[in-house]
Amino acid sequence: MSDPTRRRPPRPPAPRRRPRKDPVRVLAFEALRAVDERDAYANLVLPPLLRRARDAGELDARDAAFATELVYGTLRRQGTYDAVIAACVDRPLREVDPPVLDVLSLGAHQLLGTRTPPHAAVSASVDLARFVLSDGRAKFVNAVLRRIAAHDLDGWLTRVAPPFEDDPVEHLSLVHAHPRWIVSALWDALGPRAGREEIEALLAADNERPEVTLVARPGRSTVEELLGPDGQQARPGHWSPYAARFTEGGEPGAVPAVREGRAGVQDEGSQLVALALANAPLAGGDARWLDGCAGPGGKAALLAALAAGRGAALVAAEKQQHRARLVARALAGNPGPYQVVTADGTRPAWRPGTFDRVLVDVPCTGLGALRRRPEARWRRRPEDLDGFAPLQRALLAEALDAARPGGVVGYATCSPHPAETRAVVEDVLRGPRAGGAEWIDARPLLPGVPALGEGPDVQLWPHRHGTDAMYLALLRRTG
Ligand SMILES: C[S@@+](CC[C@H](N)C(=O)[O-])C[C@H]1O[C@@H](n2cnc3c(N)ncnc32)[C@H](O)[C@@H]1O
Repeated sequence: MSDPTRRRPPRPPAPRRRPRKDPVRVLAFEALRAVDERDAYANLVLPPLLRRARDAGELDARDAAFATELVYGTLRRQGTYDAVIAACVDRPLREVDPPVLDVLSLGAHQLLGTRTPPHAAVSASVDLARFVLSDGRAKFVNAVLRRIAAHDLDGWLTRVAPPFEDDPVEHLSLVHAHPRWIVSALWDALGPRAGREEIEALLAADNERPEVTLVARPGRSTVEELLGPDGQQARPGHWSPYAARFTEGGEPGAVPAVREGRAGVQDEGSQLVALALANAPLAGGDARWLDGCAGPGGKAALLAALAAGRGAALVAAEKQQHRARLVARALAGNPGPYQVVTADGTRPAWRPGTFDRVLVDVPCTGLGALRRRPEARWRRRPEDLDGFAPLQRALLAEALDAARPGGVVGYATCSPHPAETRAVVEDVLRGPRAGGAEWIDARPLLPGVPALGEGPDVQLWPHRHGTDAMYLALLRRTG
């Protein structure tokens, strides 16, 4: 029998290597937690986190760009990464703790959606798990990510997505990371002639980060000013005569005209909507314009500047007070008369028949702006359409009421979903409050813009026009 007293004393455990804080990944993790736990919006959560980390000297510009890419890319492709992770864990994903799932998703994105070398992606994620979670969970993260690292994205897609021929919607849903119902809705909206190539082009465009587009508010700035000396700063827009695009990334806040409110950040689709309404032919007076859903004020600021150039005045109405304040800020310094009012467009504060031109850019699902809000596609539900439907109809009916006979009404959404575009207009036109309104062909009012559909309304698309998928119907009140 051995003498226990002669046994060598157990070696003390090796001191655990405490992972150093990796500020980029810790920040990305915090942003994902906020989106997950508090239903926060990535585009609102991220800037203050980046600012704080920059102020603390933890991030330079490249790190900030990588952190942004990690957050946006992980959120955008969440459905695909969930399917891959589910294939690598031995329990349903709902039984994996959400913070662990966030670390796994970030790791999956580095492995499958970035050029990070696999060993670096795994070890950085394991260190992150040890730093923000625990050693035990880090082991689990290590095991799962090693399984994921066995294939690249294409390899995983052939494993988790059915062939297109067997189930086209499920295939596209996994390959292009959109929920099934949104794939179906977008495909319907593209029309019966849209084949696989077109729907794939649209879904792929939704996964690209859009260029930052500026608007030179007429009479206050010019595109030339925004292009900068020798056109170094930006390029002219594709369609709007007031647009300039940052093609290489750029900081709008660094542009003096933007800082001074003479220019703003605005997608070209939104510019085209405001321009089409402003340029619709009109007989008689043209002095009073209304934006009935103005917050945060992008279209109102362009309309107000155009109105000023013609001696017209804009009333910008917004139901929510804090958004009305944003409208007031966007319009400040407008050279012509305008008024910002906090008002419910379904209980108008103006007399019927007051306005020559009326815009209602109604609340909607935002399915046309998925490029900008990476988490939105996973949060939206088909039932949301029913939630917006009565409000959209009421706002359009009131807009028709607000226009004088002969006046023009624009109904706009940043969604191409037929239930919130043409169906709303057709319902209202069939209803008792149509005021004898008739369609105006909007297509000639977007000169030079191709592939706008069969009219009279227009639908813009990210993959065709490089804009958000804005919808516009123009109506003239006749009675
Ligand atoms: C799609 S956004 C408008 C965007 C705006 N046209 C722009 O370009 O900046 C819709 C706006 O309508 C507002 N809204 C919602 N219900 C409303 C109502 N009953 N009356 C007036 N505004 C309303 C929302 O608060 C939101 O600011």
